[in-house]
Formats: sequence, C-alpha cells, structure tokens
Amino acid sequence: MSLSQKVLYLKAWQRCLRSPWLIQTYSFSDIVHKKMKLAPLQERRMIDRFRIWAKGGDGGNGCNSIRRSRHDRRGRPDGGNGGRGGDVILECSPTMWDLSALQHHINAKRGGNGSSKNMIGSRGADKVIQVPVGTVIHLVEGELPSAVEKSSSSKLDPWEIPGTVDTDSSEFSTQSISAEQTSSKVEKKNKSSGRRASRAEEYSTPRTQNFGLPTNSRTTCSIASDKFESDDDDLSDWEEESCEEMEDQDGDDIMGTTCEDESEETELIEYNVAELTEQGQRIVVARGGEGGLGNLSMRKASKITQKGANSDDEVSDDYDHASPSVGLPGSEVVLVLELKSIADVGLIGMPNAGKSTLLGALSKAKPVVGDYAFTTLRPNLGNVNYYDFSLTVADIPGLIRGAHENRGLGHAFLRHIERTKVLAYVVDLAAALGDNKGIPPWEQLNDLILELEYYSEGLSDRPSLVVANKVDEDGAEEVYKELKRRVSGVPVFPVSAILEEGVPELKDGLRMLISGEHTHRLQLDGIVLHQNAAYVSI
Ligand SMILES: Nc1nc2c(ncn2[C@@H]2O[C@H](COP(=O)(O)OP(=O)(O)OP(=O)(O)O)[C@@H](O)[C@H]2O)c(=O)[nH]1
Repeated sequence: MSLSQKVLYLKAWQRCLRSPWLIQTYSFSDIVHKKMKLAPLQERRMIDRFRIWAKGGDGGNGCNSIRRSRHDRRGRPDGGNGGRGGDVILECSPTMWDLSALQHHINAKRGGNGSSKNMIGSRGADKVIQVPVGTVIHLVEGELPSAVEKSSSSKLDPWEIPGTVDTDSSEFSTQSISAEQTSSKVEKKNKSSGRRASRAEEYSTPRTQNFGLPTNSRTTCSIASDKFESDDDDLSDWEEESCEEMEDQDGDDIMGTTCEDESEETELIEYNVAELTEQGQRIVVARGGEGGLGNLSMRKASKITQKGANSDDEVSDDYDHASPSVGLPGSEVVLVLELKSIADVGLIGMPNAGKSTLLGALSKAKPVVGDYAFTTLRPNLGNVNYYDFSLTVADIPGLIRGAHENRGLGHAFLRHIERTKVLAYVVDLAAALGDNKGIPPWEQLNDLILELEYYSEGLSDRPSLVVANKVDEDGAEEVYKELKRRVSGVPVFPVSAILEEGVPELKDGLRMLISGEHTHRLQLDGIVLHQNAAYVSI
C-alpha cells in the first residue's frame, strides 16, 4: 500500500469515527443482503383472528387562487376543488392462507389539493387488502359504509348448517348493512369512556342482555345477543386470545393502547356484519373523505344560495375572494377479522389418529406427518377429485379429552369446521392395542362428540361417517369388528391411510353424504361404551 493510499484509508476511518451512522449503514447493508429463510407453513402459527384499524384517506384541500389579467385587475377566483381520499377495501383472495400478512393500521391515501386554473386535486389511491376466503367481519367501532359487492350467502344457505350462517331475515344479512340490523348482535364489556358510553346507549336494544360483569378484567366480557349465548366462553377466550396475539406481534402497545387499557373500556362488538366467502368479493370498510371546495366552487355555491334568498335583488360580487374549504377526513373503523375456513368435509380426530396422512391419501395435499401428537398445528386444506366430483377436506389439529378447558391445542380450531357440510371422525384402531396406552376407538368417538358440543351446541349434528384408520396394524381387524358392533347409525370405513387401502370406498361414502343421498349422523346414543350395554349394529 502506497503512502497516499494509507492516508486515504486513515481519512476514511476518521470520517467513520466522527459519524457512527456510516458504520451502522455498512452493518445494516450486510444484514439486508443475507438471504431470509422462511419457516415452512406448518411451523408458522396460524393467525385466524386479527384486529384492524382502517381509515379512508382525507379529502384534499380546495385551492384559493385569484386569476388576474390586464383587463381584470380585481381578478376572479379560479381555485380547483380538492380530490377525494382513497377507500380501504377488503378483497377476498384464494391466494391468502391466513390473516398473518395483514397490518393493524391501514390508511388509504389522501386526495390531492386543488390548484389554480380550476384544476381538481387527484383522487387518493385506494388501499386494497387481500383477505382469505371465509373471512368474517366483526365491527368494533365505526360503521361499514358499504355491503359486500358480490355476495355469496345464497351459496352457503343450502348447506343449512344450524347455528353457523345466520339466515334469519330480521337479523343482519351480508347483503344489507344498516345500524338497525346490526344493533341486535352486540357484545357489552365494561365501560369507562364517554365516547363509548354513547355507543352503548345507542345499541342497548330490548334484546340486549347485559350479564352484569362490572369489573375491569378482560376475561369478563359477556354476550348480549341471545344468539351468541352458547359461545360466551369461547368469545371471552377470543378477546383474551386476540389481545395476546396482538401482544405477540406488536409488543405491548397496540394501536396506541395496551390490551389492559383496552380491557378497562367497554367494547360493543357487532358480530358477523359481513363475510367474504367467494373469490373477488369486495367490501369498502372505510370511505375516503370528500375534497374541499376551491374558491371558484365556493363562489358559485354562494351565488346560488344568494340568488335563492333574494331572487329579485342584484347579486353582489363581494364573495369573489371566498376562502377555500378544507377536505373532509376519511371515515375510521375498527374491525376484528376472523377466519372460518370453508370446506366440504372436516376431519376430526385425536392426535396421531392419522388425519394428516389420510388427507394426503385423499388429496394431493402434503401436510406434515409425524409419529408424535400435535404434528398439525394449523388446519390444512386439500382438494379431492374423484371421477365426476370434487370436494375440499379440512384437516383440523387433534382434539383431546378436555380440549374445551384449553388442554392440548384447545378447541379454537373448531371454528374452521363450523362451515363444513360433513364430518369424518378419524379414529385410531391401534391406539389401545398391545402396549399402547391410548383410548379405544369408541371412547375416542364419544370424546370427540363431547368436545364438539362443548365448543358449540349442535356442531356435531350434521351428516357424518367414521374412518377406522390403521387397519393394517396387528390386531386392528378385531378392534374394527368391535367398533362396528359398538357404533350404530353411521357407516364405518376401515382404512389404512398409510397404504392408501379403503380410500376409494371412503371417497364414495363422502360423495354420498355431500350429495345428500345419505344423511347419517353420529350421536352419543349410537355409541356403546360399556360391554354389557346393549348395542344395535347398522
Ligand atoms: N400403521 C399405520 N400408521 C399410520 C396410518 N396413518 C397414519 N399413521 C401414522 O400415524 C402417525 C400419526 O399420523 P398423522 O397423520 O400425523 O396423525 P394426525 O392425526 O394428523 O396427528 P396430529 O397432527 O397430532 O393431529 C404417523 O406416524 C403416521 O405414519 C395407517 O394407516 N397405518
């Protein structure tokens, strides 16, 4: 290194020492160029509830401009109007898997200001947020300015699943959103702020029941609408969970308030104000504000009013220099988005029963399979194509006895089967064989039904069948025969998911249930738990 090079090198170092940000820039740039490795889908936690604050863009300001010329020394107003702010729009997209790509704060762009020569400001750009198919919108604050544009509720209705999609015309429908209709679905929490107090009065309809929980803990929220009475435990969990989720993601402070702060206030939540169930459906959740008037429009407006007031009088020109108006702010809304996957068949079973393996055998889906419990941490969806029919199957994370008390992964994932047409109970025939200390299949079925019912009454009351998996294991054949003797009312399909044996017959069974040819339902009465009890076989 020559002397001049050494001097240059030293000078560069001196500069770095004087301004430490230079060193930081170097180190940051190194980090940026490192290849980011994304965690596999299964390992990422599914975000299926998300709270957002959306604000439409403010309108641009009107312009105050006077155009003067040699012949008109006094000048004439020529200020243009401000542009309208952009809207915040939710769009249903099948490419989205969950709500993890969303941000808590969503702002549409502000409209441009008007300018001289009567030039109108540009319209603020809309903010279009992609949400997954099956997103349900709950309204926490504000109003939804529009309805879902391409509603598909008629497609859901024929499923006629009790307690899932609300079809009562007196209640809120996805097609029409109005304050009167939504007011019946209200949750009350404790109240402290004046602003929210007025909302509480607004929404306290005769149907609204307050379960009287005047403490400031967030676990004490109650359900006002009788429609949601059965879900109250779940909903209080839900509030708690969504707070925790947000804490996880954004640290303690979310949207300027901590979850604890939030819990001290009352929140009125209008449930199911809209749902996006089909690709391409859109809903405007926050409208952009109108642009302000430029002084030219102001002048015209005041001329018209003055003419109206005294039509015979001469209209004076004193208002020529009227000041322009400021653009209106965009509307604000606080929403909770909840994802309820839509599938034809829901696979329900204990951990390790072989649900993910079965999904892989039925469809081209490649879920993670492992010989340990709780391999599945999020619902998986697969498409089954079989001759002339195709259906979607949802593999739900394993349920265990006491899931409703939050054991295992809890039963939060069960919301993903609320909208499935058919239930397939997957039982492990080998669970209690030999040294295995698992639960016999008939007890597995009993526990599964109880967990479904604990989650939501009537959830198990839909067409169903039983998949007796792992029939390839030694001794499983006898257990299958015993299961057939103990379970009545539904078909039982012996399957080896790993060897793909019995899968075509199972597909046939699912097709018949979905087409309505068969309407078998598994009920607690149809399961014989104790050997001395009488049984009826189908
Ligand atoms: N012998 C045999 N083993 C199977 C069969 N199906 C699945 N298994 C095994 O059972 C274990 C659990 O399978 P998974 O498909 O992960 O079970 P799961 O029900 O999805 O489990 P969770 O993710 O915990 O809910 C794996 O080791 C599979 O290889 C089968 O038909 N026969």
